[in-house]
Amino acid sequence: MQFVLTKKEGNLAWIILNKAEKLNALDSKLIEEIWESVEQYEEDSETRVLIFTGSGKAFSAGADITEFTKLSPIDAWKFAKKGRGLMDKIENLSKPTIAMINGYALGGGLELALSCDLRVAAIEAQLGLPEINLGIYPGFGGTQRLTRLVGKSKALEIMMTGDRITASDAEKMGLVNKVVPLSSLEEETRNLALKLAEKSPVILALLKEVVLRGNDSPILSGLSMESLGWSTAFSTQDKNEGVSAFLQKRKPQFKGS
Ligand SMILES: CC(C)(COP(=O)(O)OP(=O)(O)OC[C@H]1O[C@@H](n2cnc3c(N)ncnc32)[C@H](O)[C@@H]1OP(=O)(O)O)[C@@H](O)C(=O)NCCC(=O)NCCSC(=O)CCO
Repeated sequence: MQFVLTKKEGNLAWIILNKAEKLNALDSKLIEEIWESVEQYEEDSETRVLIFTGSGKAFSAGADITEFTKLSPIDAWKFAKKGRGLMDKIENLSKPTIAMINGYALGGGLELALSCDLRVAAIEAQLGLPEINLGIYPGFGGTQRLTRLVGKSKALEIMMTGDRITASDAEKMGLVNKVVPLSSLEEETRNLALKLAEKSPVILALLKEVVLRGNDSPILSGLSMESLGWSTAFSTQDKNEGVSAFLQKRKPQFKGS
């Protein structure tokens, strides 16, 4: 890996975009390396939570604009599919994902954060989808994911103006889950990840599936998926463990079976 650092901390995996001098701009190589890292941790049975972040002053300033000068429309379509494909892959991981937004999260950088389940941002971070200022619009899933997250009106405001928003404003509109000082960002993110790592991985995977697919469906279909998934939970050892632990007044130890 040239532009991605990875590290494991027990059952947490960190994927760190490491092209700080270019504000972790997502070029084809970086996208491929993130893809590889994600696959590695998806397969790793020890890993329970994935955390994405950036080195330096940016989470990521988006797709690498220098690559745009030589893209034909067909190349652009392929590039968008590659970037969007990565975001789809991250969103659909069975393991929980957290974006730790340490600085700028713009364009494809914000789209990467949007594909994660949860977002924790530093107060100093700035978020936005400034593609409109380049004469394009977001192409790595932002038009759809941001709209579903914050509603059509706010999403259109962000995409039409291209203005950057503060982490506090992002929190107010539900775009980030938590805002903390940069100095405690890593600790707060780790604590959140550790909390998720204690839950049953099999039930978290089921929950994600029901929420994601339900979000794409009419409510009656979503509610039906909820009931089916809920009853499936009763076939797991983790449900037995959770209920027994409650009744025995002890902490559950979930194994993921
Ligand atoms: C993020 C900004 C506002 C930071 O500004 P500043 O602090 O002044 O830092 P810079 O000098 O601009 O940046 C340092 C260095 O990084 C290069 N860089 C920054 N962003 C990109 C990028 N997206 N692609 C390629 N290179 C980038 C910048 O050119 C500098 O390199 P030097 O060699 O030192 O000149 C500011 O950088 C900014 O506005 N960036 C662009 C944000 C953006 O428009 N993102 C959307 C991209 S399109 C997209 O994501 C499509 C997918 O939907």
